[in-house]
Amino acid sequence: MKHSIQHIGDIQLLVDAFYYKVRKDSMLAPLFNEVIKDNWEGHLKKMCTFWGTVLLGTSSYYGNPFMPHVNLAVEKDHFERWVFLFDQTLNENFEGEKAEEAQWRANKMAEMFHLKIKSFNTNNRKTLI
Ligand code: HEM
Repeated sequence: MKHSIQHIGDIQLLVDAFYYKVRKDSMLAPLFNEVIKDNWEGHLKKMCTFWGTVLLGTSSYYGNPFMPHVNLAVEKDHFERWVFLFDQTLNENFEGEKAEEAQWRANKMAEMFHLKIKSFNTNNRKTLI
């Protein structure tokens, strides 16, 4: 049954369900596996702190969310697929304001990451906006 995003358990469900899809996706899985290798548990934990901080204000995430993406061979198609799976996960499990906020923020961040990666690559991989 669909419900709202209110507690850290909801964030765990969102993160687990989303990366379950990612790990089965032939376009995205290799990109993640190459970096994460056998540390999926660590990645999922970190992503719970990230989304907990963004959506519930848990202040448990510290770091720079963009930097690990700068050297990935990702193009528009990859980001579109990422956003598609994220939106699908939200729609299958959640409803309400926070779910809409999650969708909006994920879309914006994907757009921003994509632009930054493009800019980095067209500036001879030297500068970051
Ligand atoms: C095609 C799209 C994407 C790919 C392939 C991708 C892949 C990755 C990989 C490989 C890592 C590094 C994991 C590690 O170092 O253990 C990572 C970390 C992360 N990703 Fe993504 N990602 C994508 C899109 C996004 C988007 C759109 C967001 C934001 C909503 C996001 C948020 C994060 C965060 C917060 C981290 C952890 C950063 C840290 O280490 O502090 N990713 N991602």
